[in-house]
Amino acid sequence: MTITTTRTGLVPASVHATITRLDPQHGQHIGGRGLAAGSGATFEVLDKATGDQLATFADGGATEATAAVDAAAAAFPAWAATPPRVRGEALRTAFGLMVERSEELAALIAAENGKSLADARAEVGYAAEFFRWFAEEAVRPEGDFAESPAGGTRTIVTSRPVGVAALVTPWNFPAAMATRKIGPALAAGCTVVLKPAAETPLTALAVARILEEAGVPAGVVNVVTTTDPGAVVGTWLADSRVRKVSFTGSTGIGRLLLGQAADRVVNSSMELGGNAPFVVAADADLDAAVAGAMIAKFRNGGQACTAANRFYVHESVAAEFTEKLGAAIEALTVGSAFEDGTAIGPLISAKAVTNLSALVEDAVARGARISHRAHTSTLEGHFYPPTLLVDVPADAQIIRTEAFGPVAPVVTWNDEAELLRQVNDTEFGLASYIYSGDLKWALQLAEKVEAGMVGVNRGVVSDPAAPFGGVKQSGLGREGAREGVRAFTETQYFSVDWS
Ligand SMILES: O=CCCC(=O)O
Repeated sequence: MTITTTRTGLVPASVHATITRLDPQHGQHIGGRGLAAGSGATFEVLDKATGDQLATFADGGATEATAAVDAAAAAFPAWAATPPRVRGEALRTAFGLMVERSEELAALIAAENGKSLADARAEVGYAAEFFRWFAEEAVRPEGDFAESPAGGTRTIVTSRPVGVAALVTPWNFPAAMATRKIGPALAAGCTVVLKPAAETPLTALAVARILEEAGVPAGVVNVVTTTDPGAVVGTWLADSRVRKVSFTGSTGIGRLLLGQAADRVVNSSMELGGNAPFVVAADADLDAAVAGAMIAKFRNGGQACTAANRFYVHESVAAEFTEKLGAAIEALTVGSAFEDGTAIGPLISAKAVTNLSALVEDAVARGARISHRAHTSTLEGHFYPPTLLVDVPADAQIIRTEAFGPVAPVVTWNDEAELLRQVNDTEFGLASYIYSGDLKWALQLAEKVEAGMVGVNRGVVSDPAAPFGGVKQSGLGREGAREGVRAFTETQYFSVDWS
């Protein structure tokens, strides 16, 4: 697999104009201002398709992390006291601005992440919807008032913002993972410090700017860009003013952060890795299943925690399903985000290509076969061809590991109890997918699947109005829906003498 980067000039000038406006030389967005790192250190953000330099960023450390908490803590009392309607309207305005600037934002995401423009546009729409959803949730605070069973007292239950929240977001959805956390935090009345991934800090800065334009006061949203996440997040977790951590990323890093959070018993939400099974029953509508598989597997080039990672296809329909899925895979155009017709961009890094290649080689060594592949032979960069693997044994690494790339391994099944055993034979439990013509059968299976989210005859589970999250080692807590706001509040009750 070639990983050299030689093509230049694919990123349009308008993207560079946007980047210049964002002032990445300063990078940090603290207390409503762009700031250079005190140490003067910087880092480069590259176009993932060409390797060209996109921007130079201030490389933050403990000093910038503390400055961000200073700003967030100072802004907290006023923001928490701001009427919910006003907080909601700021988020609603930010939603409008994101929609208005969706082309500009999509181009920024495509340049720094590498995903196709179609995926980037879809992400902007998805990301903006979190602001709209939480604008509407901001005005629905939860509470209760009740007589105590013994009489003579009243219990008043209220919820209040947890305080300064530390948000840590990944490179794969640089806009949506930021808005999925910022939206509910601001709706609840929290102020935030955000560390975007070093690979994709530009989008986070663009979102922070939009919130500022939408009327969110300085200090409510603070962004620290860094190549040293340990220094920044470690500082936050050790700071008594930080009361919440919300992380999206790998299970390994999640475990580390939970360990650090344990020292001060910090309220933690973790959205971690997945290993989603995609089950096709004998009676499934195969065209619909193939369409769903293409979304579940190839959205974002397979670099999604919800991505279908292993396909369990009933042996009676396996040949037809793989033929149709293979044809759809071969029809995918792979290339730079900014080239016409691109459906799949490069992977995030050379290491990602090496890891995925090793998983495919392991499967082939154990007897799997590459039955179909999209064309990438003329491309240079971190590209991996969308691939269909058949005859994959259940013990292949690619079945047991989150592959995070455009490879679809197919295992066949004929016994439901054994299917369920294999589906649940993983430490992960984030998304899963079931295609069947019998809804009752699908739902009964779904109830036994150890996953936080099950797509039934759907290849996508992501929805701002639904509680996103996993079981087992895929995480703790839920994002989106009403649960999204609850994650940033704590319950308080008043026991009142009523005699
Ligand atoms: O990769 C993690 C998030 C994916 C999604 O929200 O659909």
